[in-house]
Amino acid sequence: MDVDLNKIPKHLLKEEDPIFAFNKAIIDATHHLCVAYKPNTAFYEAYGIKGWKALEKTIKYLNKNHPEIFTIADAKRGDIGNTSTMYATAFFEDLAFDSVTVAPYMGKDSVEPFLSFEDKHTIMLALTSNQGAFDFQTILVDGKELYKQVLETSKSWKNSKNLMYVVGATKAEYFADIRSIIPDSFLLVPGVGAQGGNLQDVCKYGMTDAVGLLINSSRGIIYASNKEDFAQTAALKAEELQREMAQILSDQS
Ligand SMILES: O=C(O)c1cc(=O)[nH]c(=O)n1[C@@H]1O[C@H](COP(=O)(O)O)[C@@H](O)[C@H]1O
Repeated sequence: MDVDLNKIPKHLLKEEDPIFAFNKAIIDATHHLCVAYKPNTAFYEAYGIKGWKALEKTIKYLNKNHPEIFTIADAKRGDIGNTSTMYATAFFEDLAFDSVTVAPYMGKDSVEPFLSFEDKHTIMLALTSNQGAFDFQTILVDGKELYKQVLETSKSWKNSKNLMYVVGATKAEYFADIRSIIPDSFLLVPGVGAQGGNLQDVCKYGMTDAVGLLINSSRGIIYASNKEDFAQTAALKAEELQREMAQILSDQS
């Protein structure tokens, strides 16, 4: 749910809260097709207090009407311990998200504060979908790629059972190696749709017996149309992706 006021249908701009109006319409049209929603906080923070209020309304709407749907605050946080505790409190307690994305760069004491929240999940960047992933994440440190060191080391952190990892759909050829380190962890997989990631390959190499993959598509679904019928068109796109996933599941069973 990456809401950009330059991309949403023009008629919504007349609403008192165009961001929430957009999100509500998308949720109402797609909730039966989605297992999770992921607002990226950048798209709310960019609009200041109004954006933050729209984010709050969106998560409250989801938690009230669809409590079974998993929610992800895509905020990519992480800082010294006491600051991380405040970030975790903001997203897990104040906004009541089920999970938040974090960056691993500052290490164990920057991530463990997130992990200490019960029944909440912390989704750590492992191998990201962008080109810049090759700048640091794949370089060799003591003979092993940095992203592999991140995966291995994080398994020893306190409450690591609450960890999930981000692996980009554009990096499908890495999934087999990743699964050899974290065979059972849930992976958030962005990059299908607008970034051109390959769903078939992601599933082939990344799926576990319990599936273990949360596939994300943002622009490919929410901006499929910017006309009056935008929500119905988003639902058609979500259904298309859902059908593709159902087909893969039935082919593999
Ligand atoms: O953490 C993320 O969700 C994320 C990690 C990553 O490696 N790549 C990536 O695209 N994302 C996010 O996933 C979403 C992808 O959006 P689309 O490319 O529009 O489907 C955006 O919110 C990105 O910020």
